[in-house]
Amino acid sequence: MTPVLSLQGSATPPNCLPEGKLIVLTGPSGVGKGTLVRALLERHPELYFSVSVTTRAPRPGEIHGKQYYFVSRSEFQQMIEQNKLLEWAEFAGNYYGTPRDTVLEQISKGKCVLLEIELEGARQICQSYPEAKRIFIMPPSLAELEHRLRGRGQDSPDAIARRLQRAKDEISAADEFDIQIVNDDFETALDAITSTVFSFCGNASK
Ligand SMILES: Nc1nc2c(ncn2[C@@H]2O[C@H](COP(=O)(O)OP(=O)(O)O)[C@@H](O)[C@H]2O)c(=O)[nH]1
Ligand SMILES: Nc1ncnc2c1ncn2[C@@H]1O[C@H](COP(=O)(O)OP(=O)(O)O)[C@@H](O)[C@H]1O
Repeated sequence: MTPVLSLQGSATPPNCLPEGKLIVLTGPSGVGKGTLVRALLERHPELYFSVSVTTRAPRPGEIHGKQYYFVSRSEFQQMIEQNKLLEWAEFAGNYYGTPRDTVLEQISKGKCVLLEIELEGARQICQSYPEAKRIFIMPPSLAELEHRLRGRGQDSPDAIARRLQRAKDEISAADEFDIQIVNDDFETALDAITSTVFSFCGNASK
């Protein structure tokens, strides 16, 4: 298939976030980011979770506008050309990006905004918004990561293999992040994320 996207997400010059706060949560696929974020939002609905755009096909039960905005590759390319994405990257054969306007609007309203994105996108955010807080979620081991990916039962063997291959590079970049949290015991990891978010956001999370 001919790739429709030839450019990686472009880094914009550093901007400032005058009102709210931006938090980036990254970690290998299957580590438990989605589960942790859902639990965090249940406890703290005042946080704003940015719903990403993707060219990946919806998994059973995923709803357009809830887990992701599901778009075609040409729609995604158009969004890049129209500068509608704050960052974007390719991951395991699909494209993922953060809608620019909604995120900036929420920040300007003073909200604490949470992005759950992969490594390349997190790096772009770091360049554009150096004051964002970046959290890396670590698995207890690669074997446990594989166990969780298989146990989730959502991806084909090929998609799982791509995710595990990528996981090694992502884990080796963990020290680029402000804080690393191991998701071994779920409640312990959730408490660590919650206190990191709230000590960083302060009033922006109220
Ligand atoms: N750069 C970037 N990555 C994203 C975005 N949304 C999701 N991702 C990441 O894309 C990767 C794949 O996501 P997904 O297909 O939902 O698989 P899963 O993480 O295994 O459930 C994960 O690492 C997500 O954190 C985004 O807007 N931008
Ligand atoms: N602390 C944990 N211990 C054991 N299993 C976990 C833990 N956290 C999440 N999981 C499970 O791991 C699988 C992958 O979690 P998910 O949130 O989909 O990961 P990600 O969003 O990082 O790809 C899910 O089946 C989830 O229930």
